[in-house]
This record gives sequence, structure tokens and C-alpha cells, in this order.
Amino acid sequence: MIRILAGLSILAALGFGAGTTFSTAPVYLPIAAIILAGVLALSARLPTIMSFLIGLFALSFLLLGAITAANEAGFVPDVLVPFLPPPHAALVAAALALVNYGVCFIPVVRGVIDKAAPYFEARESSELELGWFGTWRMPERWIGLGLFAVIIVLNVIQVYLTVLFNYNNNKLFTALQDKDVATFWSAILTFSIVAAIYIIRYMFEYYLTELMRVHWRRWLTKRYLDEWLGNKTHYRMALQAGPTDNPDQRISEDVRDFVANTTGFYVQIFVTSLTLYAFIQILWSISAQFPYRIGGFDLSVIPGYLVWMSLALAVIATMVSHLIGRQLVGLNFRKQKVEADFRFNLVRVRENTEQIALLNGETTETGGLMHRFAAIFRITIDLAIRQVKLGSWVNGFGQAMNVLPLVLLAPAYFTNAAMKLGSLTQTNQAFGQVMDSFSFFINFYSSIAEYKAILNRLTTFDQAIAKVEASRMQGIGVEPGKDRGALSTTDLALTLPDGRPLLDKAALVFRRGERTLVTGPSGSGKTTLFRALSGIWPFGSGRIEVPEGETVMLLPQRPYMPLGSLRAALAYPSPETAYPDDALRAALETVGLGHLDDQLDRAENWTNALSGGEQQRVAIVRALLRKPQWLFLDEATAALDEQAEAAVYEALRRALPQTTIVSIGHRSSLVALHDRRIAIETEGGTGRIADAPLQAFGTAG
Ligand SMILES: Nc1ncnc2c1ncn2[C@@H]1O[C@H](COP(=O)(O)OP(=O)(O)OP(=O)(O)O)[C@@H](O)[C@H]1O
Repeated sequence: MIRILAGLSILAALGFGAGTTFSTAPVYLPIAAIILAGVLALSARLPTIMSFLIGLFALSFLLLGAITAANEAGFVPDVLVPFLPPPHAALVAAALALVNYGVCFIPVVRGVIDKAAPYFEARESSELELGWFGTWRMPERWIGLGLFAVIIVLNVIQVYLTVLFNYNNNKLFTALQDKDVATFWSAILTFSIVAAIYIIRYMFEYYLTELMRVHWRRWLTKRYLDEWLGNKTHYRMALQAGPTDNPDQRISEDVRDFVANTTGFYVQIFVTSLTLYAFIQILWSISAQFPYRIGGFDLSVIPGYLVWMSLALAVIATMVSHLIGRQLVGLNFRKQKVEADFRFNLVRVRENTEQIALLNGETTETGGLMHRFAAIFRITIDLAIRQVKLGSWVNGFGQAMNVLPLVLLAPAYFTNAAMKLGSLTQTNQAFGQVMDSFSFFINFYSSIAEYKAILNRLTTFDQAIAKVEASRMQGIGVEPGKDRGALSTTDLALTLPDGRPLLDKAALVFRRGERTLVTGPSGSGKTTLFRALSGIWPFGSGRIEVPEGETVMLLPQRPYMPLGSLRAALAYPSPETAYPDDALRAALETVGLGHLDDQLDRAENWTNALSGGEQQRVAIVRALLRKPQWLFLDEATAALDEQAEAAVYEALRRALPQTTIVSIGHRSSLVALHDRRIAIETEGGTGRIADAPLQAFGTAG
């Protein structure tokens, strides 16, 4: 596509060249067309989003250039001439294409582009909801690119409408001054039409911008969730990267802010540049018609003196704002952090209500929470003081701006009898627009600081994911084994995340159908061994072979209860619709939870609503439903009394005759439920695993 545009630009260069030779078409047209053809050819190598934008501006150049050339050649009917785009519009489009190409070589901007680019290349199909215009299914990248293009066009329209308002105001006030009733009503009519278009444009832009952001955010969120939750990266990251990484903040807030800021900044810079261009032109040309004498010196001999005046004012105003408000960025940052800390601690209390109630820890918790709140309190007051100072300046300056340009311009108006009120109003407005635009660019750096922090957080998150991914290849290997009769390990040695050795090299064999009991002192590494056998513990060396195509399931002492219905808790991690009600009820009956069989659809926080033993039975139900070939029970029945525990083991044996059970336990009653025992001994620091007599357990520990 971009190459076709490059070809078209070469053709256009020839056409514009002919126009320049045989009519009065501007010389910049063929020159710009040649430069653009080169840029277009080069930009085919850039990420899609950038070549798309460059292509969009190049296309605008070709269209606007053709209109300009046609006008110069006298092909445009007179009635249409007032509606033609402003002079140099084609040149602006070409400049925008060049600027967009140029910024790709600024390292920071390139970082942003590389992060944003994958969305605009996404091939997944998605639905675009366009209200009255229906719902359309198409690749995600079309949605992103299409919406972005429309948003840009809507913003060009906005700048155009602002210029129309500006000219219309001149007409309106001049008519008022001249008591010209017909022109007055014609200006009001124009105003009404332009205002109506302005409002409709705003509605479209708002909706389409939100639509694009939420599409992009959904796509990026899914990508991060896939990367974070895929390949057990979330677990390894928690072990390897430390708690500072806060994936929750990155996936919820940082992704949202990155998407909003990236689109917002691009559009803002684009609109401000166009506005600046349009109004500098107006102000520049007015400057020459605006005689202004200070002492004996006529300011209007300085080309575009009004533009320089507005720039000087914008610089002064921004410098004062900066002096008053420069601490706000840091303060806002700290406020976000202390708010997040406070919220996190409240959630911790909510999750541990029972423990806190049992230990009467409420006073300590209140004290701790209020201590954290003290930081919010302090920072809110600091912020308020700064805001008041800044607000008084910004408001004061804002009010002054209503009259300041008039105060500056009025002397010239009073001394010049020919000058109309309309010209003064138009100049006043153009002056304000130019100053606003300059101020935006000068103020922009503080938003950039925040944006940079978001980018850094996402980049470090990406790096943490990449680090975990890279380390996946090292450490313990879990492979499909050829021996269908056993799950075995070769030279399996385990270490802690910091590299300290935990278990010595061991060759273990768990034979099919043989129920093995794993024992050892607390902290000796039994759970860690089970984690390794289930394939999630990355630290250590050696190999684990699981018979090909067979599944390993580990039930921990404290099972995870997802929020939602009992049906969802039983079926976890399968979807809640995965098993028929009959199967769920039968499994509940088998583990002694028959009294819950009419509550499958009840939604609860089941961690609080079920006893520890009941939660362990729910976990056993999951094993009954999934029917794994290898079932590792890590003290998974420790909350049950001995009789109930024996009943659960018996139920598992009958319901899952093909499943081999390996358990960790401290109770001697488990001896009767197993065929063999292996024990971890920790004499001399590192643990050693060896077979041990089953019957001796309970006396030897
Ligand atoms: N994520 C981790 N980071 C650092 N150390 C860990 C981690 N997980 C376990 N350990 C350490 O590894 C050692 C073995 O822990 P593990 O939970 O495997 O012991 P265990 O034999 O199952 O103990 P218990 O019988 O008390 O459940 C302990 O010293 C523990 O502190």
C-alpha cells in the first residue's frame, strides 16, 4: 500500500512539475512530492502504525496539492473557491508526514512506538460496535488503524471549525459595530451551523476515542495476562522477581494509562500543532494590518510581532506556573503510592478477618491502618496547599487572559479610526489560541515525566517476564517418560530461590498403583519436592519423567477457593459448566458433603463459608472430577479426623482405581493407607531422601 502511495507521489511530482511550468502552481508542490516519495519508500520498514500515519498524511498532501494546483490553473468554479482548504494546507500535510517519519528516530519516541505497534498489527478478529451504524467483525488491527484515522480527521475538522469561528466572529462584531442587520443575522446563522457541526463532531470524537482505547486496552490486557499467567510465569515471577513487581498494578492501571496517554498525547500534539499553524498564520497576517506605536516605534514593522508577543507571554506564564507547581508531579506520584498501600492493607484485613477476630487484633489493625492513612492525610494537605497556590495563579491568569490581549491591542484600536471591532475581536481570539498552544508545548514536559514512569513500569514488567521465560530453559526439566509404569526422577536436586541447597541429588521412583507416603521434619522440603514433581519449582537441577500424556494433580493443605458459585469452586480449574450436576452431586456425596448438593448455584466467599476440612473435601471433589493419573496430596486431608481421612482415601481408591496417590503427612494413622514410605532426613543441613520402613513411621517420625 505504502509503495503504491510512493509511486503515486512520483506521478504527482511530474504532474505538479508540469503545473509549475505551465501555470502558477506553487513550486513547493513538485519538490514536496519527490521528498515524500522517498520518505514513503523508506517508511515501508517502519512499524505499521507509523507507515500508516505517514501514508495518511502523504495521501492528504496529494489530495490537497491537487486541489491547490487545480485552483491555480483556474479549474475550480468560483462558487467553490471560498470553501477550499487554506493556503499551504498541502505543505502542512507533507510536513506532518516528514515529522512523523523523523520522530521514529528519537529513541524515547521509538520506545513508545515499539510498545504501541503490536496492537496495530494484531490479526485477531473482533467486533466493532458503532451504535446506529451496526456491529462489524474484522481484524483488530483494522479497528485500531481505522478508528485512529477517523479520530485524526475529526481533529482536523475541529481545527478548521475553530478557524471558521474566528473569522465569523470578525464578521459578527463588525456587523454589530456597523449596525448591519443582514450581515449580523447571516453571521449568527453561520455560527449556528458551525456550532452544530462542532457538537456532532465532539460526540463522534469522544465515543470513537473511548472505543479505540478500550479495544486497545482489552487487547493489551489479554496479551499481558497470557504472558503473565502462561507457562506459570506468575508463580516464577513471584519467586524470582520479588514483591516489588506488582503485576496487578501494571496490568490494570499502567496498561490503561499507557493506552490513554499514548492516544491522548498524539492527538493533542497533532491538534495543537495544527491550531498553532492556523492561528499563527492569522495572527501573522493581522500583525501587518495592526499598526501599534510604542513611543515613536511602530511595532508592526517587526514581521508577525503579535505572534512573538504571545510567545513571550506564554513563556512567562508557564515559567511562573512551573515555579509554583513543579512539586505537584512528585506529590501526585507519592499520593498514588500511599493510597495503593492503604488499599492493599485494607484488603489484607478483609482476607484475614477470622484470624484477626480470633486474636483480637482489631486495635492493632486499626492502629496500623491509621498509621498508613497518616501518610495520605499529610500528602493531601501538601497537595491542597500547592493546588491552591497554583490554582490562584492559573485562575487569575485565565481571567486576565480574557482582557489582557484586549488591553495590549486596545491602544492600537483607539488610535486607528479605520479599524473595526471585528478585527480586534478576531485578533484577541487568535492571540489567545496561539498563547494556549505555546503553553501546551511548554507544559508538556510534566505530563511526559508521568508518562515516562508508566513506560518504565511496563518495560520492567516486560523484562521480568522475559527473564522468567529465559530461565525456564534452565533448572529442572520435566519430560514425558517412556516408562508407563512409573513417575521417576534422575539426579533431582532442589535449591531455594537464593541458591541455597535444599535437597541432595536423588533418584526417586513412584510406581504405578503403589501408594507412597512422604515424611520428614517440618521445613525439610517435602512441599518443595511436590512442587518440583508438579513442574512448578524451577530452582535446582536434574530431570523428572512423567509417563507420556498423563496428568499430575497436587492438592495443597489449604485449597484455593475461587469467588463465585459452589459449582465453580468444585469444577475449578475447569469452567463451571464442565461437569453435569449429577457428577458434581455424586462427588459431593462421595466425600461426605452431600448436604451441599442443593447449593451448587449459591455464590459465596467459600473460604469463609466452609470449614477447613470441608474445603479440603472440595479439593478432593476436584480430583474425583478430573481423574488425574498421579495425585499428590500435600497434607490435603490434615484437617479431617482420622476416620474421615480414612474414608476419603477409601473413596479415592474406589472412584479412581487408575490413580496413583503420593501423600505428605505427619500422622501415624496414614501408615495403614499407604504401601510404602520415603523419608527426608536433614542431618548436616541439606535434606536427603531415602526409602524408609513404613511401619516404623510414628515412632521414628
Ligand atoms: N518461596 C520460597 N522462598 C524461600 N524459601 C522457601 C520458599 N518456599 C519454601 N522455602 C523454604 O524451603 C524450606 C522447605 O519448605 P517446605 O515447605 O518444602 O517444607 P516442608 O517440609 O513441606 O514443611 P512443613 O512440613 O512444615 O510443611 C523451608 O525452610 C522454607 O522456608
